[in-house]
Amino acid sequence: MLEPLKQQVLEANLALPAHHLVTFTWGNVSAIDREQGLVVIKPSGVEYDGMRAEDMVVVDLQSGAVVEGCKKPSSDTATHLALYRRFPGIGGIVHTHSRHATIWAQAGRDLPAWGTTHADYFYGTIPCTRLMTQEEIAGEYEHQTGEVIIQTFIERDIDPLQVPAVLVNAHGPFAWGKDAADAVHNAVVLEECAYMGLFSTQLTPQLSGMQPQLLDKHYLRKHGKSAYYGQ
Ligand SMILES: O=C(CO)[C@@H](O)[C@H](O)COP(=O)(O)O
Repeated sequence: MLEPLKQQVLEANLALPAHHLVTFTWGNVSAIDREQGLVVIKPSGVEYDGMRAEDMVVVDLQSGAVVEGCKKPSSDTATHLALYRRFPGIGGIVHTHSRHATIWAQAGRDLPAWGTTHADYFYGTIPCTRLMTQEEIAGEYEHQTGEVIIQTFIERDIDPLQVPAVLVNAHGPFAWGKDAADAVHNAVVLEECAYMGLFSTQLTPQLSGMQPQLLDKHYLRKHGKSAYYGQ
């Protein structure tokens, strides 16, 4: 069941160390089969080196129950599931602690669009969530992490298909896309933008956002009016 999707998720997880987005096992990628309502995700705490497609874990989208696989699913599985349920247009999700995006997340800072590298992938500011409440942390923490992300996009009226990434305050980045590989691609670009933004703001501390016309030109020529993948 889902062997091709397991292979895609394996390859996307192996791309994390290849792109220097993770230390140890600090990252996880998943993908969804929406027809079957099943999510394939990386096993928890397993070294990427030597990871196999058969190690991937299959969980039910609604219940989170493991339906296939002998290993424990990623500790962030509930966050992935919350996002899949609320953002129906996404097909793959990645979470890492990539160094520079995590610096912005720990600082509680949004990552504005300062240049065309950003604009080619994200139609505006990448938001940082609010800090989680004590109750959210003490409760179903991973699920609540997903809910805080969703709340951020709703309250700030940001289209998650046009800004496929978020910085979770005091934690790290999540990114998504039409599939697992696309999600990792967006995570790599996010890390690059975070790295470059750190130095751009050192050179010009009062750096203002890029010209709206330039943002529009770069984003819309690549994605069109809507980022509804394939539509
Ligand atoms: O966010 C975290 C830890 O803060 C996670 O990314 C873990 O570091 C990876 O956990 P597994 O996917 O291996 O369970």
